[in-house]
Amino acid sequence: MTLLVKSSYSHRFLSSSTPAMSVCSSFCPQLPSYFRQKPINSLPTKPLFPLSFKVFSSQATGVSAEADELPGRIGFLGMGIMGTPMAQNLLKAGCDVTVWNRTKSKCDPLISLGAKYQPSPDEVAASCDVTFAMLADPESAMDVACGKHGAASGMGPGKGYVDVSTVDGDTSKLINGHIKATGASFLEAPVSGSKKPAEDGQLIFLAAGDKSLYNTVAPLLDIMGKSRFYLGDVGNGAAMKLVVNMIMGSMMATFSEGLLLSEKVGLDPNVLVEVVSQGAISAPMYSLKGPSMIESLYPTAFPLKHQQKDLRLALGLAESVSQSTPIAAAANELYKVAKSHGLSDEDFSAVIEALKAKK
Ligand SMILES: NC(=O)C1=CN([C@@H]2O[C@H](COP(=O)(O)OP(=O)(O)OC[C@H]3O[C@@H](n4cnc5c(N)ncnc54)[C@H](OP(=O)(O)O)[C@@H]3O)[C@@H](O)[C@H]2O)C=CC1
Ligand SMILES: O=CCCC(=O)O
Repeated sequence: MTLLVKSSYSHRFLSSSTPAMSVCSSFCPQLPSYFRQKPINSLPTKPLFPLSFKVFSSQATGVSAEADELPGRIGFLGMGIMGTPMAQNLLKAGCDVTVWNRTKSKCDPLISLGAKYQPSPDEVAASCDVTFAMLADPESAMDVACGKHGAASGMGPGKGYVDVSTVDGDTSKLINGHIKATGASFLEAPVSGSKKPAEDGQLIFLAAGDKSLYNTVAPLLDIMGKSRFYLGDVGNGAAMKLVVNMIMGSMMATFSEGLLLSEKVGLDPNVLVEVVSQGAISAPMYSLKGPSMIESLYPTAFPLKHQQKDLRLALGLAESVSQSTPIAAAANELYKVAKSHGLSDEDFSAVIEALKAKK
């Protein structure tokens, strides 16, 4: 197994078997020279910054060493909750980043940090070697990739398109077809992890598609994430992401029921959160969201409308293979009720409000 560890502060890559540091430096030539091409045995014994190591093991096959032609110019489409910190981390690592967003003002913070701007997805794609897209849903992902002035119009041989949005496999395959028709390469790479992991460069990439593009962009994924999985054909990354989010949506729905039930029978829901955190069903999500849910506060990290979209898409996936998913179906109904109460843009933990409203 190849083991690659990365300091999340300095972007120094230490590898047991690869020249990954030099690969990173080729991507990001503006990196201070100290961070480039440092052989592992010449690192200072005392780090300049506190080191927090990321471990890349996974089914994730080969790391960056397999890349030979490295993209210098990186495009990023979609400056929402996730796209903004992801692009920001690329910029902070010294990469040459060009951004676009439907609502242009959301590009301004990135432009202040040194990002370039292009007024349309096709112009971003035309001016970049690799273009990432982080968009709301299947419709926007399709439109931005394949619509009028979509990225595909700016793609061509030697370029790559990496869609990190959460969409269904059919949408991803359609986008793949449009991009490949231009002679460019395509990778789907949806992410597990929310706003904070995106800010901290701790996302988990679920990649599938062109293996050579996966190898090429691996150093960029490693800047934005803590691990990556290569899952084979286009559609597998989307499917993995939907299964994970189907589980998460159901977990949050049943957690909401538990919080309300505990309170109704006279227990302190804060104690419930503590008990849960110490046992076999402990999950970071419960400890993270529980206290604010008890206060009826839902600061948005993962919008509820996206969680409901993911449940809908996961149910479609289950339907396509005749897999029974009654728990997810019930959870989906609850998120739909929450949406009807105007909670679409709240955090998905606001689903608890749908249960309160049902009383
Ligand atoms: N937030 C999270 O915790 C996570 C989200 N995801 C997934 O990542 C994706 C993005 O999520 P997130 O950043 O939270 O979402 P946001 O709602 O914050 O951002 C959505 C982005 O999509 C753009 N967009 C929406 N509709 C269109 C359209 N018709 N044409 C062009 N652009 C459009 C928005 O542009 P504009 O600013 O103009 O509205 C914005 O840039 C989603 O697929 C989500 O499921 C995955 C992991 C975690
Ligand atoms: O798609 C959103 C996932 C959020 C998370 O993994 O915490």
